[in-house]
Amino acid sequence: MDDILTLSGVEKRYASGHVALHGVDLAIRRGEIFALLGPNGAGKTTLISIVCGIVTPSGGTITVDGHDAQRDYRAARAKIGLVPQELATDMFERVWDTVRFSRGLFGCPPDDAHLERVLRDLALWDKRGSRLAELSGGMKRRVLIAKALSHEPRILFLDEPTAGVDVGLRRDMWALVRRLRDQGVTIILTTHYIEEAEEMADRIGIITGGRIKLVEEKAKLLATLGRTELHLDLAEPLAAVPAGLADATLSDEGRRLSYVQREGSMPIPQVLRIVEGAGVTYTGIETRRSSLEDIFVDLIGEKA
Ligand SMILES: Nc1ncnc2c1ncn2[C@@H]1O[C@H](COP(=O)(O)OP(=O)(O)OP(=O)(O)O)[C@@H](O)[C@H]1O
Repeated sequence: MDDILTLSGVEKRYASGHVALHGVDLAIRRGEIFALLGPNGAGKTTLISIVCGIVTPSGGTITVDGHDAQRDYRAARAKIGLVPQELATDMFERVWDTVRFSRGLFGCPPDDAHLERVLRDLALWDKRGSRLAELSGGMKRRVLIAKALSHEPRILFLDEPTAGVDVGLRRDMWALVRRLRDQGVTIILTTHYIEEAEEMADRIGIITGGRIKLVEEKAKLLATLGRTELHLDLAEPLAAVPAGLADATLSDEGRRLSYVQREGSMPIPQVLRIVEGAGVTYTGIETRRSSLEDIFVDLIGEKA
């Protein structure tokens, strides 16, 4: 698959002397949903701001769909739509005017048919004449997306798209993001909600302390770094783990037998066969598969 965005050795040292990015290399594939996860202060916003030309990098190169983001800034920027966390426009403006204005900012010729499609797709067409101040929080967020899509970008950055929105609206946003991906837009989102990355992303990047720690297919990440815990409530307490199960542990005065299965270790059905073969009976069985959140905490040592 070809890459639509590449960062190579991207550094950022702020005037304060703080180094927010240490030589970041990252390649985003055309058409994917990529989630960038990291704790507070990891450098996510700095990275997005550099790609969007809002912050100047101290070093490195960025290529956006074949255009060098510094030498060929306008062409590179035109490929990108940025959905910020908050609406910074005039609250007395009307939806249609603000979206039309955004398109003009990129030097695109007017195309009211495109803007109508965008507003209809975001269920904002009926609100096109409303002032921003009159809209609900969820509608205001959709206006931000409409503005970002007004100039037909190929890459859409969503910075914390569902921070502070309720569960129903979050699901609507996820459905919308998937529709955009189906239309061929590459999506890069930053999020604190691991659940959001787990639900939506094709690939996951983890950034911490200004360094990319890991980039992996979500499914592979869950398969290779994930684990399954098995807990058995035993009918009779055991003094020692059954032979052949050295990795298992006993707790609750020998009444609970636990085993953690990781990639390459003995599969759970085999563990159960050994337990049963040793004549051990159990009255309860519980398994738990680790989530992306568990993996993140294991890697970073803290929550996103
Ligand atoms: N203008 C600035 N001047 C100096 N330091 C800055 C500036 N902007 C950000 N930083 C610092 O750079 C680091 C990365 O910040 P950044 O906002 O990119 O992190 P983030 O991953 O987006 O965090 P959050 O999840 O909290 O939004 C932080 O330590 C921050 O304090």
